Amino acid sequence: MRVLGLMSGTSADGVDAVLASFSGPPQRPRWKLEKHHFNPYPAELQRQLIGVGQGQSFDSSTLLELAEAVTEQQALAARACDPQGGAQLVGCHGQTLWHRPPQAGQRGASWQLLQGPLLAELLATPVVFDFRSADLALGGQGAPLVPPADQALLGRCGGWRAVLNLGGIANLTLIPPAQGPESCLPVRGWDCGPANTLLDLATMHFSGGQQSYDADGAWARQGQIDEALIQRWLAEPYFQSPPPKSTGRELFGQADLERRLAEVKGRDAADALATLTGFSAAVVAQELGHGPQAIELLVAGGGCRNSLLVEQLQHRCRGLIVRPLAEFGIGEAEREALAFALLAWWHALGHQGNLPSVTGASGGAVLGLCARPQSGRCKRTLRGAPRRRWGFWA
Ligand SMILES: Nc1ncnc2c1ncn2[C@@H]1O[C@H](COP(=O)(O)OP(=O)(O)OP(=O)(O)O)[C@@H](O)[C@H]1O
Ligand SMILES: CC(=O)N[C@H]1[C@@H]2OC[C@@H](O2)[C@@H](O)[C@@H]1O[C@H](C)C(=O)O
Repeated sequence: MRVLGLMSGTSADGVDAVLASFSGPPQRPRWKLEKHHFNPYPAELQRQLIGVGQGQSFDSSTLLELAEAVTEQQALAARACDPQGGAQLVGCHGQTLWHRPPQAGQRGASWQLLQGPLLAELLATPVVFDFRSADLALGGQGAPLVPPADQALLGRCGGWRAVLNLGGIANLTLIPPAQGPESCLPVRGWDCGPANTLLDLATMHFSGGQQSYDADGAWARQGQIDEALIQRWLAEPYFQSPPPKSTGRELFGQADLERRLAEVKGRDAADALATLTGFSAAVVAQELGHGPQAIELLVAGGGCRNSLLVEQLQHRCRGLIVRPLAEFGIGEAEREALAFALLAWWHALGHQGNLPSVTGASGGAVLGLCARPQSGRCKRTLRGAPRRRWGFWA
Protein backbone atom coordinates (compact mmCIF):
# COMPACT_ATOMS: atom_id res chain seq x y z
CA MET A 1 0.00 0.00 0.00
CA ARG A 2 1.28 3.53 -0.84
CA VAL A 3 0.87 5.86 2.10
CA LEU A 4 1.64 9.54 2.61
CA GLY A 5 2.93 10.47 6.06
CA LEU A 6 2.63 14.09 7.27
CA MET A 7 4.47 15.33 10.37
CA SER A 8 4.74 18.76 11.93
CA GLY A 9 6.47 18.78 15.29
CA THR A 10 7.28 20.81 18.37
CA SER A 11 9.37 23.40 16.54
CA ALA A 12 6.32 24.19 14.36
CA ASP A 13 8.68 25.04 11.49
CA GLY A 14 6.52 23.31 8.88
CA VAL A 15 5.31 19.98 7.52
CA ASP A 16 7.51 17.05 6.49
CA ALA A 17 5.74 14.84 3.94
CA VAL A 18 6.93 11.36 2.98
CA LEU A 19 5.46 9.08 0.31
CA ALA A 20 6.19 5.45 1.14
CA SER A 21 5.01 1.96 0.24
CA PHE A 22 4.52 -0.93 2.68
CA SER A 23 3.86 -4.63 2.25
CA GLY A 24 4.38 -7.88 4.11
CA PRO A 25 4.13 -8.52 7.86
CA PRO A 26 3.14 -5.34 9.74
CA GLN A 27 5.66 -5.93 12.54
CA ARG A 28 8.58 -6.08 10.05
CA PRO A 29 7.32 -4.87 6.68
CA ARG A 30 9.04 -4.46 3.38
CA TRP A 31 9.08 -0.70 2.86
CA LYS A 32 10.29 1.85 0.36
CA LEU A 33 10.62 5.58 0.99
CA GLU A 34 9.76 7.09 -2.39
CA LYS A 35 9.85 10.83 -1.79
CA HIS A 36 10.17 13.54 0.87
CA HIS A 37 9.07 17.16 0.77
CA PHE A 38 9.25 19.86 3.44
CA ASN A 39 6.67 22.65 3.37
CA PRO A 40 7.64 25.52 5.73
CA TYR A 41 4.85 27.20 7.67
CA PRO A 42 4.32 30.92 7.04
CA ALA A 43 6.26 32.82 9.71
CA GLU A 44 3.10 34.25 11.32
CA LEU A 45 1.49 30.81 11.59
CA GLN A 46 4.65 29.44 13.23
CA ARG A 47 4.67 32.37 15.67
CA GLN A 48 1.04 31.78 16.64
CA LEU A 49 1.48 28.01 17.02
CA ILE A 50 4.53 28.48 19.24
CA GLY A 51 2.60 31.10 21.21
CA VAL A 52 -0.25 28.67 21.90
CA GLY A 53 2.30 26.03 22.89
CA GLN A 54 3.78 28.53 25.33
CA GLY A 55 0.41 29.01 27.03
CA GLN A 56 -0.56 32.32 25.39
CA SER A 57 -4.35 32.62 25.28
CA PHE A 58 -6.15 32.77 21.95
CA ASP A 59 -9.91 33.09 21.47
CA SER A 60 -11.93 30.24 19.91
CA SER A 61 -12.22 32.00 16.60
CA THR A 62 -8.43 32.25 16.30
CA LEU A 63 -7.98 28.60 17.29
CA LEU A 64 -10.52 27.64 14.62
CA GLU A 65 -8.61 29.67 12.04
CA LEU A 66 -5.37 28.00 13.17
CA ALA A 67 -6.94 24.54 12.72
CA GLU A 68 -7.96 25.42 9.18
CA ALA A 69 -4.57 26.96 8.37
CA VAL A 70 -2.69 23.93 9.72
CA THR A 71 -4.94 21.61 7.70
CA GLU A 72 -4.36 23.58 4.52
CA GLN A 73 -0.59 23.54 5.10
CA GLN A 74 -0.73 19.75 5.48
CA ALA A 75 -2.57 19.56 2.14
CA LEU A 76 0.06 21.76 0.46
CA ALA A 77 2.84 19.48 1.68
CA ALA A 78 0.91 16.40 0.59
CA ARG A 79 0.28 17.71 -2.92
CA ALA A 80 3.90 18.80 -3.33
CA CYS A 81 5.17 15.38 -2.22
CA ASP A 82 2.59 13.33 -4.14
CA PRO A 83 1.47 15.47 -7.11
CA GLN A 84 0.18 12.39 -8.96
CA GLY A 85 -2.07 11.48 -6.05
CA GLY A 86 -0.57 8.00 -5.85
CA ALA A 87 -1.17 7.55 -2.13
CA GLN A 88 -4.08 5.29 -1.13
CA LEU A 89 -4.01 6.55 2.45
CA VAL A 90 -2.68 9.50 4.42
CA GLY A 91 -1.36 9.47 7.99
CA CYS A 92 -1.32 12.97 9.47
CA HIS A 93 -0.01 13.78 12.96
CA GLY A 94 -1.48 17.28 13.07
CA GLN A 95 0.10 20.07 15.11
CA THR A 96 0.49 19.56 18.85
CA LEU A 97 -0.90 22.57 20.70
CA TRP A 98 -0.71 21.14 24.20
CA HIS A 99 0.40 17.87 25.80
CA ARG A 100 -0.55 16.94 29.38
CA PRO A 101 1.12 13.70 30.45
CA PRO A 102 -0.73 11.52 33.02
CA GLN A 103 0.07 12.59 36.58
CA ALA A 104 -1.02 11.92 40.15
CA GLY A 105 -3.95 9.70 39.24
CA GLN A 106 -5.13 12.01 36.43
CA ARG A 107 -5.18 10.58 32.91
CA GLY A 108 -3.17 12.38 30.26
CA ALA A 109 -4.50 14.42 27.36
CA SER A 110 -2.95 15.80 24.19
CA TRP A 111 -4.24 18.15 21.49
CA GLN A 112 -3.06 17.69 17.90
CA LEU A 113 -4.71 20.43 15.88
CA LEU A 114 -6.15 19.20 12.56
CA GLN A 115 -9.44 19.05 10.68
CA GLY A 116 -9.17 15.44 9.51
CA PRO A 117 -12.38 15.35 7.40
CA LEU A 118 -11.37 18.56 5.64
CA LEU A 119 -7.93 17.14 4.80
CA ALA A 120 -9.59 13.97 3.44
CA GLU A 121 -11.75 16.09 1.15
CA LEU A 122 -8.85 18.31 0.07
CA LEU A 123 -6.78 15.26 -0.85
CA ALA A 124 -9.69 13.02 -1.97
CA THR A 125 -7.99 10.31 0.08
CA PRO A 126 -8.77 8.62 3.44
CA VAL A 127 -6.83 10.29 6.26
CA VAL A 128 -5.84 8.68 9.56
CA PHE A 129 -5.26 11.24 12.32
CA ASP A 130 -5.61 11.71 16.12
CA PHE A 131 -3.06 8.95 16.81
CA ARG A 132 -2.43 9.69 20.49
CA SER A 133 -5.96 9.55 21.95
CA ALA A 134 -6.43 5.77 22.13
CA ASP A 135 -3.21 5.33 24.12
CA LEU A 136 -4.08 8.22 26.45
CA ALA A 137 -7.55 6.74 27.01
CA LEU A 138 -5.79 3.59 28.25
CA GLY A 139 -3.84 5.62 30.78
CA GLY A 140 -0.72 5.90 28.62
CA GLN A 141 1.53 8.89 27.98
CA GLY A 142 0.32 9.13 24.35
CA ALA A 143 3.95 9.73 23.35
CA PRO A 144 6.45 8.87 22.01
CA LEU A 145 4.72 6.82 19.31
CA VAL A 146 7.73 6.23 17.02
CA PRO A 147 9.46 3.44 19.01
CA PRO A 148 7.40 0.54 17.58
CA ALA A 149 7.79 2.08 14.13
CA ASP A 150 11.58 2.26 14.62
CA GLN A 151 11.73 -1.46 15.39
CA ALA A 152 9.49 -2.33 12.42
CA LEU A 153 11.47 -0.19 9.97
CA LEU A 154 15.06 -0.71 11.23
CA GLY A 155 14.98 -4.19 12.69
CA ARG A 156 17.43 -5.40 15.29
CA CYS A 157 21.21 -5.82 15.53
CA GLY A 158 23.71 -7.64 17.74
CA GLY A 159 23.03 -5.45 20.77
CA TRP A 160 20.63 -2.81 22.05
CA ARG A 161 20.10 -0.23 19.27
CA ALA A 162 19.25 3.31 20.38
CA VAL A 163 17.49 5.75 18.06
CA LEU A 164 17.45 9.42 19.05
CA ASN A 165 15.22 12.21 17.80
CA LEU A 166 16.86 15.65 18.09
CA GLY A 167 13.74 17.70 17.35
CA GLY A 168 12.29 20.31 19.62
CA ILE A 169 12.20 17.53 22.20
CA ALA A 170 14.75 14.71 22.41
CA ASN A 171 13.20 11.25 22.55
CA LEU A 172 14.86 7.86 22.62
CA THR A 173 13.93 4.44 21.29
CA LEU A 174 15.78 1.34 22.56
CA ILE A 175 15.43 -1.76 20.36
CA PRO A 176 16.44 -5.10 21.98
CA PRO A 177 19.17 -7.31 20.45
CA ALA A 178 18.24 -9.81 17.72
CA GLN A 179 19.56 -12.75 19.77
CA GLY A 180 20.42 -13.60 23.34
CA PRO A 181 18.63 -13.48 26.68
CA GLU A 182 17.51 -9.86 26.24
CA SER A 183 15.99 -10.43 22.80
CA CYS A 184 12.69 -11.33 24.46
CA LEU A 185 12.49 -7.93 26.19
CA PRO A 186 10.14 -5.26 24.79
CA VAL A 187 11.13 -2.09 22.93
CA ARG A 188 11.66 0.86 25.26
CA GLY A 189 11.27 4.57 24.56
CA TRP A 190 10.60 7.88 26.26
CA ASP A 191 11.06 11.67 26.02
CA CYS A 192 14.46 12.69 27.45
CA GLY A 193 13.88 16.45 27.62
CA PRO A 194 14.74 19.54 25.56
CA ALA A 195 16.69 19.07 22.34
CA ASN A 196 16.16 22.35 20.44
CA THR A 197 13.16 24.00 22.14
CA LEU A 198 15.26 25.98 24.63
CA LEU A 199 18.06 26.55 22.11
CA ASP A 200 15.63 27.98 19.53
CA LEU A 201 13.91 30.23 22.07
CA ALA A 202 17.30 31.45 23.33
CA THR A 203 18.50 32.17 19.77
CA MET A 204 15.32 34.12 19.07
CA HIS A 205 15.80 36.02 22.33
CA PHE A 206 19.46 36.96 21.76
CA SER A 207 18.96 37.78 18.06
CA GLY A 208 15.96 40.00 18.72
CA GLY A 209 13.82 37.60 16.72
CA GLN A 210 16.14 37.73 13.69
CA GLN A 211 17.22 34.07 13.97
CA SER A 212 14.91 31.14 14.83
CA TYR A 213 17.76 28.67 15.44
CA ASP A 214 21.56 28.66 15.89
CA ALA A 215 22.61 27.41 12.45
CA ASP A 216 25.16 24.61 12.85
CA GLY A 217 25.72 25.75 16.42
CA ALA A 218 28.00 28.54 15.12
CA TRP A 219 26.98 31.09 17.76
CA ALA A 220 27.26 28.57 20.61
CA ARG A 221 30.77 27.62 19.42
CA GLN A 222 31.95 31.06 20.40
CA GLY A 223 30.91 30.51 24.01
CA GLN A 224 31.98 28.53 27.05
CA ILE A 225 29.92 25.67 28.51
CA ASP A 226 29.11 26.04 32.22
CA GLU A 227 29.47 22.36 33.19
CA ALA A 228 28.65 22.91 36.84
CA LEU A 229 25.33 24.50 35.86
CA ILE A 230 24.51 21.58 33.54
CA GLN A 231 25.15 19.11 36.36
CA ARG A 232 22.79 21.11 38.59
CA TRP A 233 20.11 21.13 35.90
CA LEU A 234 20.45 17.34 35.39
CA ALA A 235 19.36 16.82 39.00
CA GLU A 236 15.92 18.32 38.29
CA PRO A 237 12.87 16.06 38.86
CA TYR A 238 12.03 15.35 35.20
CA PHE A 239 15.53 14.02 34.51
CA GLN A 240 15.53 11.95 37.69
CA SER A 241 12.15 10.31 37.00
CA PRO A 242 12.10 6.90 35.29
CA PRO A 243 10.15 6.15 32.10
CA PRO A 244 7.39 6.06 31.00
CA LYS A 245 7.54 9.81 30.54
CA SER A 246 6.75 12.39 27.89
CA THR A 247 7.12 16.14 27.73
CA GLY A 248 7.06 19.22 25.49
CA ARG A 249 7.10 23.01 25.48
CA GLU A 250 4.72 22.87 28.43
CA LEU A 251 7.72 22.07 30.67
CA PHE A 252 10.64 23.17 28.49
CA GLY A 253 9.33 26.44 27.05
CA GLN A 254 9.77 30.18 27.45
CA ALA A 255 9.31 30.33 31.24
CA ASP A 256 11.82 27.51 31.70
CA LEU A 257 14.30 29.23 29.39
CA GLU A 258 14.05 32.51 31.30
CA ARG A 259 14.73 30.71 34.56
CA ARG A 260 17.81 29.03 33.09
CA LEU A 261 19.15 32.20 31.43
CA ALA A 262 19.02 33.94 34.80
CA GLU A 263 21.41 31.26 36.12
CA VAL A 264 23.98 31.57 33.34
CA LYS A 265 26.93 33.54 34.69
CA GLY A 266 27.68 36.74 32.79
CA ARG A 267 24.62 36.17 30.61
CA ASP A 268 26.72 36.35 27.46
CA ALA A 269 24.67 35.05 24.51
CA ALA A 270 27.36 32.66 23.25
CA ASP A 271 27.99 31.24 26.73
CA ALA A 272 24.24 30.71 27.25
CA LEU A 273 23.83 28.97 23.87
CA ALA A 274 26.94 26.86 24.48
CA THR A 275 25.62 25.78 27.88
CA LEU A 276 22.15 24.98 26.50
CA THR A 277 23.73 22.96 23.68
CA GLY A 278 25.85 20.99 26.14
CA PHE A 279 22.78 20.57 28.34
CA SER A 280 20.72 18.96 25.52
CA ALA A 281 23.52 16.47 24.87
CA ALA A 282 24.07 15.84 28.60
CA VAL A 283 20.36 15.08 29.06
CA VAL A 284 20.53 12.37 26.38
CA ALA A 285 23.72 10.91 27.84
CA GLN A 286 22.21 10.74 31.32
CA GLU A 287 18.88 9.33 30.04
CA LEU A 288 20.72 6.59 28.14
CA GLY A 289 21.93 5.51 31.56
CA HIS A 290 18.31 4.87 32.62
CA GLY A 291 17.86 2.10 30.07
CA PRO A 292 19.77 -0.99 28.90
CA GLN A 293 23.30 -0.31 27.58
CA ALA A 294 23.10 0.45 23.85
CA ILE A 295 25.94 -0.36 21.45
CA GLU A 296 24.99 2.28 18.87
CA LEU A 297 23.05 5.54 18.74
CA LEU A 298 21.27 6.39 15.47
CA VAL A 299 20.43 10.09 15.32
CA ALA A 300 17.67 11.92 13.41
CA GLY A 301 15.85 15.24 13.63
CA GLY A 302 16.84 18.77 12.76
CA GLY A 303 19.42 18.84 15.55
CA CYS A 304 21.59 16.56 13.36
CA ARG A 305 22.41 19.74 11.44
CA ASN A 306 23.98 21.25 14.57
CA SER A 307 27.54 19.94 14.47
CA LEU A 308 28.30 21.26 17.97
CA LEU A 309 25.31 19.39 19.40
CA VAL A 310 26.40 16.20 17.63
CA GLU A 311 30.00 16.64 18.87
CA GLN A 312 28.71 17.15 22.42
CA LEU A 313 26.68 13.96 22.08
CA GLN A 314 29.70 11.98 20.89
CA HIS A 315 31.78 13.42 23.73
CA ARG A 316 29.22 12.72 26.46
CA CYS A 317 28.04 9.33 25.12
CA ARG A 318 31.61 8.03 24.98
CA GLY A 319 31.85 4.40 23.94
CA LEU A 320 28.68 4.57 21.85
CA ILE A 321 28.90 4.52 18.07
CA VAL A 322 26.92 7.63 17.03
CA ARG A 323 25.61 7.27 13.46
CA PRO A 324 23.19 9.29 11.34
CA LEU A 325 19.93 7.46 10.71
CA ALA A 326 20.46 8.45 7.05
CA GLU A 327 22.84 5.46 6.81
CA PHE A 328 19.66 3.33 6.99
CA GLY A 329 17.98 5.22 4.15
CA ILE A 330 15.92 7.49 6.39
CA GLY A 331 16.92 11.16 6.26
CA GLU A 332 16.88 13.15 9.49
CA ALA A 333 13.77 15.07 8.38
CA GLU A 334 11.99 11.96 7.07
CA ARG A 335 11.88 9.66 10.08
CA GLU A 336 8.79 10.95 11.92
CA ALA A 337 6.71 11.40 8.75
CA LEU A 338 7.67 7.86 7.68
CA ALA A 339 6.67 6.59 11.12
CA PHE A 340 3.22 8.16 10.81
CA ALA A 341 2.80 6.70 7.34
CA LEU A 342 3.51 3.30 8.91
CA LEU A 343 1.12 3.99 11.82
CA ALA A 344 -1.62 4.84 9.29
CA TRP A 345 -0.92 1.59 7.42
CA TRP A 346 -1.14 -0.27 10.73
CA HIS A 347 -4.50 1.42 11.34
CA ALA A 348 -5.72 0.16 7.95
CA LEU A 349 -4.62 -3.37 8.88
CA GLY A 350 -6.16 -3.17 12.35
CA HIS A 351 -2.66 -3.68 13.78
CA GLN A 352 -1.87 -2.36 17.29
CA GLY A 353 0.16 0.83 17.02
CA ASN A 354 1.19 1.61 20.60
CA LEU A 355 3.53 -0.19 23.00
CA PRO A 356 2.51 -0.29 26.68
CA SER A 357 6.20 -0.90 27.46
CA VAL A 358 6.83 2.61 26.11
CA THR A 359 3.78 4.64 27.08
CA GLY A 360 2.60 2.76 30.16
CA ALA A 361 -0.86 2.26 28.64
CA SER A 362 -2.90 -0.56 30.19
CA GLY A 363 -3.02 -2.35 26.85
CA GLY A 364 -2.51 -2.29 23.11
CA ALA A 365 -4.66 -0.20 20.76
CA VAL A 366 -5.20 0.42 17.08
CA LEU A 367 -4.22 4.08 16.86
CA GLY A 368 -5.99 6.87 14.99
CA LEU A 369 -9.34 7.81 13.53
CA CYS A 370 -9.98 7.61 9.79
CA ALA A 371 -11.80 10.32 7.83
CA ARG A 372 -12.91 9.26 4.36
CA PRO A 373 -13.77 11.78 1.63
CA GLN A 374 -17.55 12.03 1.20
CA SER A 375 -17.62 14.03 -2.00
CA GLY A 376 -17.44 10.86 -4.10
CA ARG A 377 -14.18 12.11 -5.58
CA CYS A 378 -12.24 9.56 -3.56
CA LYS A 379 -9.49 8.48 -5.89
CA ARG A 380 -9.70 4.85 -5.07
CA THR A 381 -10.96 2.35 -2.56
CA LEU A 382 -8.22 0.65 -0.66
CA ARG A 383 -7.93 -2.21 -3.12
CA GLY A 384 -5.73 -4.90 -1.69
CA ALA A 385 -6.07 -3.71 1.87
CA PRO A 386 -7.29 -6.58 4.05
CA ARG A 387 -10.86 -6.23 5.26
CA ARG A 388 -10.81 -4.61 8.69
CA ARG A 389 -12.62 -6.47 11.45
CA TRP A 390 -15.33 -3.83 11.05
CA GLY A 391 -15.32 -4.37 7.28
CA PHE A 392 -14.26 -0.75 7.12
CA TRP A 393 -12.05 -1.02 4.06
CA ALA A 394 -14.59 -2.87 1.97
N1 LIG B 1 20.96 24.02 10.06
C1 LIG B 1 20.59 23.85 11.33
N2 LIG B 1 21.47 24.08 12.33
C2 LIG B 1 21.11 23.89 13.64
N3 LIG B 1 19.89 23.49 14.03
C3 LIG B 1 18.99 23.23 13.05
C4 LIG B 1 19.28 23.39 11.67
N4 LIG B 1 18.15 23.05 10.96
C5 LIG B 1 17.21 22.71 11.87
N5 LIG B 1 17.71 22.82 13.11
C6 LIG B 1 17.02 22.55 14.39
O1 LIG B 1 16.08 21.51 14.19
C7 LIG B 1 14.82 21.91 14.70
C8 LIG B 1 13.70 21.26 13.90
O2 LIG B 1 13.94 19.87 13.97
P1 LIG B 1 12.73 18.87 13.72
O3 LIG B 1 11.93 19.32 12.55
O4 LIG B 1 13.26 17.49 13.77
O5 LIG B 1 11.88 19.15 15.04
P2 LIG B 1 10.31 18.85 15.25
O6 LIG B 1 9.92 17.62 14.50
O7 LIG B 1 9.56 20.09 15.01
O8 LIG B 1 10.32 18.58 16.81
P3 LIG B 1 9.79 17.27 17.58
O9 LIG B 1 10.49 16.09 16.96
O10 LIG B 1 10.18 17.54 18.99
O11 LIG B 1 8.32 17.24 17.34
C9 LIG B 1 14.78 23.41 14.55
O12 LIG B 1 13.88 23.96 15.50
C10 LIG B 1 16.23 23.78 14.84
O13 LIG B 1 16.43 23.95 16.22
C1 LIG C 1 2.74 15.35 22.19
C2 LIG C 1 3.77 15.35 21.09
O1 LIG C 1 3.52 15.82 19.99
N1 LIG C 1 4.98 14.84 21.41
C3 LIG C 1 6.03 14.76 20.42
C4 LIG C 1 7.23 15.65 20.83
O2 LIG C 1 8.19 15.62 19.78
C5 LIG C 1 9.17 14.59 20.07
C6 LIG C 1 8.62 13.96 21.31
O3 LIG C 1 7.86 15.04 21.93
C7 LIG C 1 7.62 12.83 20.95
O4 LIG C 1 7.18 12.29 22.18
C8 LIG C 1 6.39 13.32 20.21
O5 LIG C 1 6.44 13.11 18.81
C9 LIG C 1 6.99 11.95 18.23
C10 LIG C 1 6.71 11.97 16.73
C11 LIG C 1 6.43 10.64 18.83
O6 LIG C 1 5.25 10.60 19.21
O7 LIG C 1 7.18 9.64 18.81
